[in-house]
Amino acid sequence: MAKVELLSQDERQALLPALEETGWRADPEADAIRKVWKFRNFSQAWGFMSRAALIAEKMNHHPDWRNVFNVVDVTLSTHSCGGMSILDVELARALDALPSEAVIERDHSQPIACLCGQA
Ligand SMILES: C[C@H](O)[C@H](O)[C@H]1CNC2=NC(N)=NC(=O)C2=N1
Repeated sequence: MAKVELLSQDERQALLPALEETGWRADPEADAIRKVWKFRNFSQAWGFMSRAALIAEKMNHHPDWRNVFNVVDVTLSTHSCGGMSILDVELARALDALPSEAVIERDHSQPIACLCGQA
């Protein structure tokens, strides 16, 4: 497979605003995008992760993610090029297309632990 390349500045400007609309944000620590879904319970969160895992495996592109009870915190980047590539955009779009009743957390300034207290 051809080496995947980092997104150029032009590509970022063209592709990232639509993802921001759906709740993705740049990860300040890394050249990556991050989105946090909050579900009603663990079962819904795990259901989402199960469907996401099947998609990721099919795409051979896998999320860096963390689950705490009803919260799924996803970061996407491409290891082989050390940052954000078109594969991350494609996986982000695929995750956005999954049916989900989650609340999307749009303020990522604080690290996510558990949002249990904020029903
Ligand atoms: C060998 C295999 O194709 C690679 O390791 C794939 C698998 N999944 C991956 N997932 C992500 N997020 N980034 C990668 O660079 C990547 N590479």
